[in-house]
Amino acid sequence: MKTIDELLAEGVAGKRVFVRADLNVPLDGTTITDDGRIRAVLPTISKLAEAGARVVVASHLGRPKGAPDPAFSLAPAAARLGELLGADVAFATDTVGDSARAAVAGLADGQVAVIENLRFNAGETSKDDAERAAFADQLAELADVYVGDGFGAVHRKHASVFDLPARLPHYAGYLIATEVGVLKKLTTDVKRPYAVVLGGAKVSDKLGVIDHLLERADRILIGGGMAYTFLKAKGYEVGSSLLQEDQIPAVREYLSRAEEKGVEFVLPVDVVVAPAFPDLKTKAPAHPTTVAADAMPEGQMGLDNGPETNKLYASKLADAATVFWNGPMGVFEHPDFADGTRAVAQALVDSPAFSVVGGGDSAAAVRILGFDENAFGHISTGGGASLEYLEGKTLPGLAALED
Ligand SMILES: Nc1ncnc2c1ncn2[C@@H]1O[C@H](COP(=O)(O)OP(=O)(O)O)[C@@H](O)[C@H]1O
Ligand SMILES: O=C(OP(=O)(O)O)[C@H](O)COP(=O)(O)O
Repeated sequence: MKTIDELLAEGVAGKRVFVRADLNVPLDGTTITDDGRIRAVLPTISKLAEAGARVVVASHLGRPKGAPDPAFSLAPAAARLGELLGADVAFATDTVGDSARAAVAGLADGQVAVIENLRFNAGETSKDDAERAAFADQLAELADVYVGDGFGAVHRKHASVFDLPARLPHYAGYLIATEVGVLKKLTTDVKRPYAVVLGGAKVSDKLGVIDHLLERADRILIGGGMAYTFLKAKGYEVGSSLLQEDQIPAVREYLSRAEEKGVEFVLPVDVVVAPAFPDLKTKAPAHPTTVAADAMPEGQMGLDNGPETNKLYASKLADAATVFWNGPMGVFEHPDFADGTRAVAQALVDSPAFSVVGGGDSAAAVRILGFDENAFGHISTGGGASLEYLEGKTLPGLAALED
């Protein structure tokens, strides 16, 4: 894999450099609630700009349906990037249309432009190779060189991640190099006990990693939206909680394999429920109650780990030597459901374990809840990406950067 330092040594002045970043930041309307992913790619962008490149930054944000949707515009991220760089950043209101072409044509050496959300074009995420290739061909016209630095999206076989680098000289940015360097340690000389904490909302994406973790981890702690498929698999009522019904047989199999292998599986013993998903905009009181995990009332939604679970999880992390955590333990964006996530973050701060926190929302949660980033071993910008890296899978966005 060639790195950005090799590109800089070859010289980039006057070249149009396409930087595939992951600027998928959490938003409250148009306000960015955590800009960690933008700060994480700054070294790459600023080095290129200082060296006189014409930098074209591209990313996805959220999961729009292959067409423009103002709720998922990258405009706030482009504005924040400009503030952090202390420079004007041009913003194109499309991805490969007139606005993007004009923005790139208008760049002087050392200037930066951001193009609109790549997922506004159906070709970006298409499963059809030809459709992705057609979009990648159009993106390739915007640049002379490709730098991959969107670590959070390297597990996606998407046009800008996988197809575009095949069309341009390609290099890995600083963020990808750092992320891979740290995660590699967890695939080789992991110190035991090794505990993995899994939560969040992307349940169908992430349940499969447990198959691999059963071979690798000593303890697996489940929380957040992931917990309810496990509780349901144990025969409990889960009300209207997030549920991956089709995965229940797989989950039952994980639980029995864990027992055979002596891997400790830890599930919530109590949960915080409410009648409905909370309003994250107004943060209006959500009327939470705490119930035993085997006594959830029908019609209520599980939105956080309960206090007994928080104590239990803290005890399971206290003597771990290595911890990997992806996925908040609850809907931490609302104050009524932030305690579970806070408790796991505090347990990692208190534990001597080498801790890696991965995922856009998990990393944001840690910062938003006021923890010092330096109290953790590593905060990764990718949740799904780091899980798939740890699984040993070939990640399309890394494979595409190989020579
Ligand atoms: N019990 C729950 N029900 C619904 N959503 C949840 C629950 N617990 C956590 N979440 C949500 O999970 C989201 C983050 O999930 P995910 O994207 O998988 O994590 P990450 O970005 O760290 O990889 C957060 O927005 C949080 O509100
Ligand atoms: O937020 C992301 O992943 P993560 O929630 O697993 O950290 C990445 O930006 C990838 O987004 P995607 O899961 O919509 O492809």
